[in-house]
Amino acid sequence: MTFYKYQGTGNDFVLIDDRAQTFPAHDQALIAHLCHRRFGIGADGLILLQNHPDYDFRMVYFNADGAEGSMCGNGGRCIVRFAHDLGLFERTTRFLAVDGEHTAEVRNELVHLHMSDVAGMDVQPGHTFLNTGSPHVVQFIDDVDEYDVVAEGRAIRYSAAFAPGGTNVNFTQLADGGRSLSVRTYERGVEDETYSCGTGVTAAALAAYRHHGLPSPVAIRVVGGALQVSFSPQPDGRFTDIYLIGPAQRVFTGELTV
Ligand SMILES: N[C@@H](CCC[C@H](N)C(=O)O)C(=O)O
Repeated sequence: MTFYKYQGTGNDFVLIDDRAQTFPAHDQALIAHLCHRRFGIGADGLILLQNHPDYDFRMVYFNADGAEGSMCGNGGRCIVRFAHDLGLFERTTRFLAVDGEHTAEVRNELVHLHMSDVAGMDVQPGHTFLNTGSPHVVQFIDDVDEYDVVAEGRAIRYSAAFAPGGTNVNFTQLADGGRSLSVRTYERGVEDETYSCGTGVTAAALAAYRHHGLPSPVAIRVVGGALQVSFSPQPDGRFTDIYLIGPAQRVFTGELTV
């Protein structure tokens, strides 16, 4: 079986063309093994591209621990690039993911992914929680480059407040005189810091609008590069027309020997 390795701002994924539905999607140990950075291909997650009668394709996403995850924004951008590379569409596409329908457009090296609407956010002392397709805590801090993202992120991810499901955690700093953001993310299911998290930067951008008035579009620096999030805030606290914009590239391809 052929696999394809893709990355979007350093959030990396094993992509499999599973239109024949022959991949053993129930085999959590196999998926974790393929994502392992010493014993496998190495990735933050694995994504199956499957057929769907009403859409160009269906996205099935697994975290590096082998369990099916909630929505992955960077994975969404990568599967759009993969479907484009496979010749499934020319410029715009419509696909189904775990959180519902998405549309996307490929414009040269950038993929513009339409994210699900966001219902609002839960503002607590010290952090804000919101669901952008995946659950995210956003915490604003002063020096994100020096922060212990793994230790602090893990403490929040496993805290009683978010049990039993847990949460992803985004440490966010206002940059560029308050005009852009710098974000580092601890990811649930990878259980480590990743180089980028698409649903995470989306959460950070919306929280930055709410707390600091950053207007759309918001430019965001992550460990693996640069992303942009645009959105329309609604008077009732919802957000619509949310787009995650950034590069997504094929890195290499190979054959599975398992
Ligand atoms: N890397 C992803 C987020 C994936 C979902 C997450 N790890 C979870 O299941 O909680 C992104 O780019 O959004």
